[in-house]
Parts: sequence; structure tokens; C-alpha cells
Amino acid sequence: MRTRGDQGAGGRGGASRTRKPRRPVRDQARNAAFDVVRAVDERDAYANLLLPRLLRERGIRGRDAALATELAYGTLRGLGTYDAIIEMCSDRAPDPDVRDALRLGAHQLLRMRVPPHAAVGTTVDLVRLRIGQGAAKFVNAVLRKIGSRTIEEWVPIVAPDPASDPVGHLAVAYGHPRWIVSAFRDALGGADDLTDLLDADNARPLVTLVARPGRSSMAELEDAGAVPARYSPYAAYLTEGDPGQIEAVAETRAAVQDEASQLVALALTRVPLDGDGDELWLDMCAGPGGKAGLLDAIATHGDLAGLDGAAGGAPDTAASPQGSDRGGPEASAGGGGGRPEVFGGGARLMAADVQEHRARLVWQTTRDAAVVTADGTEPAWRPGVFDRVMLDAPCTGLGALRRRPEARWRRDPSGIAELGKLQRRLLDTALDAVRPGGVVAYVTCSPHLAETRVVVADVMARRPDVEQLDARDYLPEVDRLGDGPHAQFWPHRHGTDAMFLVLLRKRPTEQ
Ligand SMILES: C[S@@+](CC[C@H](N)C(=O)[O-])C[C@H]1O[C@@H](n2cnc3c(N)ncnc32)[C@H](O)[C@@H]1O
Repeated sequence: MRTRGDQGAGGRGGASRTRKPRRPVRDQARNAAFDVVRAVDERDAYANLLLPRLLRERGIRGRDAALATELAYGTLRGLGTYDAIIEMCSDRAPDPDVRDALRLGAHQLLRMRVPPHAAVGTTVDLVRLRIGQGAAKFVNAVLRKIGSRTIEEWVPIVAPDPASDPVGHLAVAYGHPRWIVSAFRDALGGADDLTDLLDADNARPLVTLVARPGRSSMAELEDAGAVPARYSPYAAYLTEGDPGQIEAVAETRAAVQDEASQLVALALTRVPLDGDGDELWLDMCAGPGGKAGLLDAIATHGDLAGLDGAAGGAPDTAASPQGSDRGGPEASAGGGGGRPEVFGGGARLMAADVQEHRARLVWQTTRDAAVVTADGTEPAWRPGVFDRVMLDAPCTGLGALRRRPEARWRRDPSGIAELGKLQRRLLDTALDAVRPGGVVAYVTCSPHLAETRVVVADVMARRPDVEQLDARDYLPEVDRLGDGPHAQFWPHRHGTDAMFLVLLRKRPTEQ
């Protein structure tokens, strides 16, 4: 394929034939980004763990650190798109290290405001220094072809025709594996705002903090430079700076936590229970302790913010269902619609995780909780003793792809069936663990139907002792949570991870 870029492929930036080639420049930010992309490709490293370490070790700060981050994360997110374009522009399959350099160059050319000569020149220098002169020539030629068109011009060339293969088209255009696009479309119930979701998935999430009630406060987070978030009365956005430097975070009185993670935990505490007693709560899959940290604080001190901050306060849900897509009380499968309550404190949380090192993290995050290493499918606790149970089930994590730029390419649909079996067993034991009249929250950080509604429907079909509540009734401050009775958060609608929540009540025994 010949493009405008072919003409200059052999030379560099218009340099004359007789001029001595200049010495390649070592660019700290680009080298760090290359190392991260290589490590992810070669040895399955996690970019969000490796990059901060490299930046620290190499003393890369400020604008260079921001550039390295955008380069590494953006390149990893867009791999699928860039690979299709690279393939079209190469006459042979590049070696893995050369391909990673090409991906970095393609990201700069197509999605960053780096001038084309700088994007090509710096990548060629990097390849010359790190790989070799022959590879540098090849990279120069391929990048010039890539730079001859914009991303908008490339997509129709490399992506399947949207009319005959809409999912395949979106997969290439928005840099997501096809099966994930398909799963998102199914979970959204159509393609109306699918591209908004894919776009949101490609954007870096805001850093959201939680002020654990009784341990920190919104005022303390605001003093540290954060601003109150959209929904949760305990959430604040940190637009700049390192959250680890905030005293409350360093002392685990506050933490980094997605807003939807806070809200699903809050929703569990807001359900009025049938029968006496609200003293013992269980977080069955608690590691590393995000939700346990909030539940532990509320169990001890109560929901100190109450519902005053919630949009419209505590609604009379029977009379006035909220939000454009709320179905009202008739949407509740078990007729369990109700008013949210504010928990007053005085309960104790038990937090469990099957992995010891994750249970240890929960121990560090909580203050008053009893923390155990235990397999939720073979419970170490007596059945029917807990008033509230949080089951934040192990899942594919498709709802948090924004956080780990490479994650989407690592996930594999073949694991879903196995995970589904575990999710069903855990939900069964969670329902066994709760007392009659008590409530279980089933939560996943995935909107995939096979991990969410299908799991709940299967378990409920053989559990006449359980009724499903309308989870949206307990999140009056949040609209557009779906048709119910579950609640589904979305990055493009709520600015949160795509967290899924079902609330199940164990029927009181006299019924
Ligand atoms: C989605 S994560 C939980 C996240 C946590 N709730 C939070 O907010 O930080 C799922 C957890 O389930 C744990 N897990 C997996 N299988 C389990 C089992 N059979 N019993 C208990 N925990 C399990 C995993 O080790 C993992 O820590």
C-alpha cells in the first residue's frame, strides 16, 4: 500500500544526504513508557504498578511524568486499533520489541498532540538506541505511513464495515476486544449509548477518595484539595496530587475508592431489616478491603452523613419513583420496595477473604472489624447469624477497565463459566449466612450479564426463601441505574466503575 508518507520513508526530517546523522537523543519519558509497554507485553506486568515505580526510580517528575503516563496508558488502551493500522502499513510482521515501539509512535501520531516530526523522530531515536539501526529504518518507514492519515481516516480502512459487522467495527474503532463490546451492548440493552461507554472506558478516571465516617470527614478531604463528588456523601474527587500524601489516607481514615463502590456498600446499610437485631455484618469477599473499610466505619459510627445530601433526600418511593428510567414499586420482583434508612451505628463487621495476603490488607484497612482468612464456599461461620452480608464476588472486572489500561486485552471470556459457578456457590452461602429478615448485597465490578443478572436469577430460582428488593430505592441520589430491580452503574452515565448491585432479603421465617 502506497501513501503520502512513502516518499520520505528513507530520510529523516528533510536532512540532506551529505549531512552527518545526528546522535539519537535519549528521551526519559518515552523510554519509561517503552519499558512499561514492553513489560506488559513480555511478562504480563501491571502498568499501573510498574510505571509509578519507574518514574520514582528514574526521578521523572512533572510534565515528563505526565507525558510518560499518557504515552504508556494511551498506547496500551489503544493496542487493538494501533495493531490493525501497523499491520496495514508493514510489509512484514515486526518483532515484539519493534512492534511495541511502533505502537508508542502510532499513539503519538494518531491520538496525541505531538507534532508528527517529533513523534517519528523520537520513536526512531528510541529504537536506534534500544534495538538497532536496521529496526530504526523500518520503524521510520512504517511511522511515516501511519502519520499520513488521521485516526478518523484510518478507522474506516482497517475496521470491519459497521453495516455488516457493527460490533467488530466498534472493537477496532474504540480499541476494545470484540467480546467485551458485545457484552457491554447486551448489558446496556442496546447500542444507543454504547459508543459513549467505550469512550468513557478510554478516559482516565478521576481519583475518588472516601472519608470513612467517624474517622475522617469531607472537610478534611476538602482541606487537602479534594472537591465533593457527585453522589456519595463520603466521596471527593482529587484532581491533582498524590493521594498517598494526604494524612487521612496515609492513616487509613480515608482511602482511594470509586464512588460506586461506596454507594453499593451504603445501599446495603440503608435497607430496613425485618425482625429484631442489626448487630453483626459480614463482608464475605473483603480483600483488599475497600468496601470493608467503609462498612466497618458505618457499622461502628453509623451513616453520619445520613440521607440529607442525597438528591431529594429520602424519597417516598412508593409515591414518587425517581429518575427517568425508574420503574416504581411494581418493578420490584419481590414487592420489596422500601424507604432507605440511616443506620445509627453499634454493629460489628466480620470480614473474610480466601487469600491470606488479601485478608491482611483488610486488617490494615479496618479498625474494628474481625478479619479472617476463610473460604466463603465452606463457611467458618454458623448459618443464619448475620444481619447484613456483602458479597462483592470475584468477577472479570470488566466494569473497571478504565483503571488498568492493559486489562481489556488480558481478560478472557473462557473464564466466565468457571467464575459463574463460584459466584453461584458464594451467593448461596451468603444467603445461608444471613438471618431471616436480613439482607444480602450481591455486587460485581462487571456488567456482564453472565456474572450479574443470570447468576442472581439462577440462584433465586431455587431459593424460595429469598425476595429481591429494588436496589434503586436505596440509592435515591443516583438516577439512570437501569430498569431494576438491580442497580447498574456506568462510567459514561455516573463517572464511576460499571458496578452492579442486587439486594436480596431472606424472607422472615413466619412467611
Ligand atoms: C472483587 S474482590 C473484592 C473487593 C473488595 N470487596 C473491595 O471492595 O476491596 C473479590 C475477592 O474475593 C476473594 N475470593 C475469591 N474466592 C473466594 C472465596 N471462595 N471465599 C472468599 N473470598 C474469595 C478474592 O480473593 C478477592 O479478594
